[in-house]
Amino acid sequence: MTEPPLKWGILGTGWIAQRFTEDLLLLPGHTVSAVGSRVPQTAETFARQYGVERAWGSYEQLVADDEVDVVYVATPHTFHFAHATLALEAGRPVLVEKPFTANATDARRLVELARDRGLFAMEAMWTRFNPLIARLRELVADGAIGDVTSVYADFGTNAPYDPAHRLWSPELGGGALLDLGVYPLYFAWMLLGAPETVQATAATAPTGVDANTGIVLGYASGAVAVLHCSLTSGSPCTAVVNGTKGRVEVPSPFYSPHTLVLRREGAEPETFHLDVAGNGYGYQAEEVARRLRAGETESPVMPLDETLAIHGNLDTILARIERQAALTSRTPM
Ligand SMILES: NC(=O)C1=CN([C@@H]2O[C@H](COP(=O)(O)OP(=O)(O)OC[C@H]3O[C@@H](n4cnc5c(N)ncnc54)[C@H](OP(=O)(O)O)[C@@H]3O)[C@@H](O)[C@H]2O)C=CC1
Ligand SMILES: O=C1CO[C@H](CO)[C@@H](O)[C@@H]1O
Repeated sequence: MTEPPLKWGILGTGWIAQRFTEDLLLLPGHTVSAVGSRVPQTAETFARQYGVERAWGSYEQLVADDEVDVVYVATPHTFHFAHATLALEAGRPVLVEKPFTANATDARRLVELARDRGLFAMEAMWTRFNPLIARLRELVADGAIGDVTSVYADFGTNAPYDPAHRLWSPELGGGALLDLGVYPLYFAWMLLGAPETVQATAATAPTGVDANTGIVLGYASGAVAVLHCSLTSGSPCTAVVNGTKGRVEVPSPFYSPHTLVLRREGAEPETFHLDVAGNGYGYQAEEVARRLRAGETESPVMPLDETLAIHGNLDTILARIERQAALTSRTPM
């Protein structure tokens, strides 16, 4: 018997809400049932553009809509906690944009709420659901490159400086780490787990947020991760997983890959390709549908305990950066 479509409610109407909605519209078994905005006119414009049935002029009305099976939270980082809480308290499962929350304390409170209510929650770390990333995990687990000794990963864009924009505004959770650095960091955690040691340094923007940030993580196995993120340079956005018997290269954009190159020692390179569907966000939506249909409250691919642990790691990195920023007046502007 065919399942009824999963009915999404989109909370917020900005850049990523539009890209994610475009991908949902391509997916069989999914429908965008409603959209909510702070401004009624904005919700109506969005609904007209994407053929969404119901447009709500407040987030409260969106989460109260019984035609919504799952709410996608697409507001700036510092609102994820409040808006996901709103949805969970109305009895709706949530897919919450990255970072899950702006700090580890809020992440823990949100996970506790979802678990108390028995509702599905997941951080929208979409990279994890790209089929080539699944292939990479299998290759590494099968020993294709031996033991992992290091991970390099980088995500940098040259973002125009605008102190009011969410990328640069401390009130909206701005900074390279929370916007872009989460991709290299989650990638390293996926392959190496929790680090034993954490080093980080950053140049800060005039608003005080981190603008160009380097992180070095050390592991009990002896492996290291060397990670970079930047709002001030369009860096390569590639990743490499090095092992004792070879390496896997993930060309740009490593956070939504279309190619993997496996270089085993003594063998010809093997290349794996993927025609990424749409904007690449549909794979995580399919995971949400799978878990909800199975009656599960979280995804084993992006588990809530890992989200919590990484948010603790993010807090540590931010503390290191803040301490270092207090000692220097360097800025990249
Ligand atoms: N997975 C990915 O590839 C990406 C993820 N993201 C994540 O998505 C989130 C949103 O980013 P993005 O779409 O670029 O942001 P935008 O600024 O484009 O959109 C954010 C939306 O949030 C709503 N909002 C609610 N309160 C505020 C506020 N005080 N200030 C501004 N907007 C507010 C607005 O919708 P309304 O006016 O309708 O209420 C607004 O359109 C971030 O957490 C980011 O990390 C962003 C880009 C890509
Ligand atoms: O998650 C993201 C992916 O890429 C964008 C830039 O290219 C970011 O700004 C964003 O938040």
